Order: sequence, then structure tokens, then C-alpha cells
Amino acid sequence: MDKIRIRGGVALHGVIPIGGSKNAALPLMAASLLSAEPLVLCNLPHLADVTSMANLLNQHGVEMSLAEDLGRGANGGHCLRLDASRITSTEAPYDLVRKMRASVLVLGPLLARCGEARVSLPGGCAIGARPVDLHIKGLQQLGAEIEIEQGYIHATAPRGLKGAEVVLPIPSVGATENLLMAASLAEGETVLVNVAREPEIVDLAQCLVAMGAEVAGAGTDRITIKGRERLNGATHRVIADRIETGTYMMAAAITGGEVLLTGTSLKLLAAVGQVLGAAGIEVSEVENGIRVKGANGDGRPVIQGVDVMTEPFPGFPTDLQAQMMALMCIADGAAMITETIFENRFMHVPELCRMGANINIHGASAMVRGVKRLTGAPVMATDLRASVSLVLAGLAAEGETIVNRVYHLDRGYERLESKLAACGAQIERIRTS
Ligand SMILES: CC(=O)N[C@H]1[C@@H](OP(=O)(O)OP(=O)(O)OC[C@H]2O[C@@H](n3ccc(=O)[nH]c3=O)[C@H](O)[C@@H]2O)O[C@H](CO)[C@@H](O)[C@@H]1O
Ligand SMILES: C=C(OP(=O)(O)O)C(=O)O
Repeated sequence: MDKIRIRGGVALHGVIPIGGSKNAALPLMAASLLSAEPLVLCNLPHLADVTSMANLLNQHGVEMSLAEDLGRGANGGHCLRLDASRITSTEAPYDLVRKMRASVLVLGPLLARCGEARVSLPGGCAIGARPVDLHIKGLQQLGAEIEIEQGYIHATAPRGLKGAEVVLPIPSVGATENLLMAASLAEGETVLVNVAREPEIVDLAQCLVAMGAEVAGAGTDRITIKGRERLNGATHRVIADRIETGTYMMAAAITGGEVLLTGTSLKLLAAVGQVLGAAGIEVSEVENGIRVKGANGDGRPVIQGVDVMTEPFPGFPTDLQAQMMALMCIADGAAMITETIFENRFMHVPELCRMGANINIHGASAMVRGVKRLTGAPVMATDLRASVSLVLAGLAAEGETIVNRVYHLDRGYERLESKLAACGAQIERIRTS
């Protein structure tokens, strides 16, 4: 298994191109199942999760090819043509779904287009139980008959799905996406209430509209969809990855450096900009990107402790909680970090403590008392964002840090080492297989 070696203490200076959003790309790829005509997705990041979704779609019969004629984007993204004219299987097997929870996003599109789907239940995950009950209940309200058998969700809608009002008890991102896609091929009008407002939902809605769907209200807590008998093909550009953006904002801050992040926008993460501003980091929107400048004093980064609570969008994202905690480890004063979305998302805490951090967990909150410096250590994490928080800590730490289980990072960060190394970081991948 590959590892990453970091020698910390170098302030980052340079330009980092931000890729297309993983969490937008995955539902968009699933949306290709809704039409018999090709969907072309541009600015698609090269990530392990995108490959996993491609493998899953491939086993449903979707034919994929790089749309070379459309070239590569300025930030390295590809254009992929997904042709679901012939769906050969409506089953999403356990082996593919367990690798990536977002696989469950094929449920709504397959059911709406084919009248049937058999999708493995994703199972638990390092950051929490993450049930899919809201996806299932919502689809039942659209007329699906659903049974759970042998670990699979077996959904049928022999007479097609019917528009209805569906009120989500919590604004689940995935449930919103599954229902939005299913409703776009349902008969009549669907109103989704208390839905997620994340930018990735807006991106999906815009793609569905380009495919001929009638969708209004995406980005608010109420989305109205007028179902169509069929959708057409379209070409759509995936939005910038706000979590990759926020991660590199924090990389600049934790090293007291200055970076320009291109191909992204502060509008995607205003709450993060505000929190970093309160921590004494200069963050400004510039043409085609964001400039981030860390503060320095006495030869080390100067960061103020700020309390943070994760919330659904437009609040501070849970997917940046671990990275923010790494930053707070070397802040002046204390910071209370509260995780409200997932019940077990502090797996990075013991590893950060092994690097010299002072963190105590009390229920859903972690009290981080800033220390003068972190020290490098061999570390390991069990999920994507926890792993990258250890990379950030390693960039700031004295001495050498080895981050194990790099495959977590490859799920969500394209060319992480080369993007950081281009800004001066001493970071390399040690290939072991
Ligand atoms: C591929 C993708 O886009 N992943 C993101 C998506 O995950 P995902 O779509 O899985 O996250 P949700 O918004 O659905 O989950 C939010 C909360 O709702 C709970 N829940 C969800 C569905 C359900 O049927 N029942 C239920 O109880 C979950 O356990 C969790 O506690 O949004 C999360 C919250 O912003 C992010 O951290 C993930 O990176
Ligand atoms: C939790 C994440 O992803 P997923 O929902 O795919 O597990 C993430 O991107 O941080």
C-alpha cells in the first residue's frame, strides 16, 4: 500500500488548480442512466471514486468514452461521454456498492427508467452508520414498492413512479439527489421539502434541466419537479470541488504561506472563508479563484482559535471538519469543534494527538488547545478527510510524517502530492506495490 512522506515546516507559495467536485460528479454520472441519449460530463476529476462509479455504471451497460474532441479543461479535468442507451442490468452488487456509498445513487435513476432496481445496502462506514432509510421512504412515496432482501434494496414500480410531496425529516444530500433524479421521470409533479441545499444539488438540477427536466427551487429547501416521459442527452460541466478548495485554503493557513487557488469560487464556501477570516487568515475572491494568505509572526504561522460547528450547507461542511481541526491544533488559544452531521467523525483525533496535539473529545465536541508545534510521526486514518487532515498536520509539523493508507486520499484528491509540491512542500509518495 502506498504511503506519503512529508517533511514539514515549509510555507506553501504558489498556484493550485482545483478540480471538478467529486460529490457533484458521482450523482451526475448516475444521472446518465435517466436517458437513452449520451450525457457528456466535462471537468470530471480523475479520482478513485469516479472510477468506482464508472465501473458500476459499466456493469449496468453504460458505455463510456473520453470525449477527446472536447479536450481537457484548464485544471486537468476530462470530458466523459456516458451512453446509457442500453441498460443491461438493474443490479448494483455488494462488491461495488460497499467500496463507495454513493453507488446507492443509481437506485432512483434505474427505478425511474427501468421500473426496477436491485441495489445492495451500503452498510456502515468509518464516520457513522449512514442509513439510507430516507432514500427508501421517499421512493416509496413516489409509488415504488420496496423490499429489503438478503442485504439488497429491491425496488419495483411496474406502472412507473408518480409525483408526490415528500418531506425529508433531515436534509440528506444523497436522498435529495436520488429523489430529484427519480422524480424527473415520474408522472406529474413532485415537491421535495426540507431538502439539502448543497451546491452539488444545484449542479445536478442544472444538468437535469439541460437534459430536458423541469426543476425549480434547487439551492433552496423546496424543489419542484415536473416529471417528463423521457430525458434527452446533454453536455454539462461539473462545478469546482469546494472541499478540495477548503483543504488547500487550510494548507496555506497551517504553513503560514500564500496560495492562489484557480478554477474555484469563494461563493461555494462562504462559511469557510468567514471562519478562516476569524482565525486571522486573509481570504479574498480574485478573478477565477481565491487567494489565501496565512499570517506569520516570530517565524511561525499565527492562527487564532475559533469555534466551529458543522452544519448542512450553507453552514461549515462536515467534510472540512478534520482539516479545520488540524489547523486549530497550532492556534493561539482554544477551539471547540462540534460535529453535528456524523456521529463518529473524530477518527483523526488520536492520530493528531500522536503528533503532539492537545485535543479532548466530549460527546459531539472536541476541545482543541493550541500547541506551539506539532511533531512528525507515522500516522494512519480510516477515512478520506481524516487522512488529509494528517497531511495538513504533517506540512506544519517538525520533522518527518508518514501517512499510511493513501488509498483513502486517492478517493477524493487528484494529484495531491504534486499540487502541494508545486507550492514548495516536501512531500512524496512512496510506492510499495
Ligand atoms: C458522495 C457525497 O456527496 N457525499 C457527501 C454526502 O453524503 P451523504 O449523502 O451520504 O450524506 P447525507 O446528507 O445523506 O447524511 C447526513 C446525515 O443524514 C443521515 N441520513 C442520511 C440518509 C438517510 O437515508 N438516513 C439518514 O439518517 C446520515 O447518517 C447523516 O448523519 O453529504 C455528506 C454531508 O454533507 C458529506 O459528508 C458527504 O461527503
Ligand atoms: C464522506 C465523504 O464521502 P462519501 O459520502 O462518498 O463517503 C467525503 O467526501 O468526505
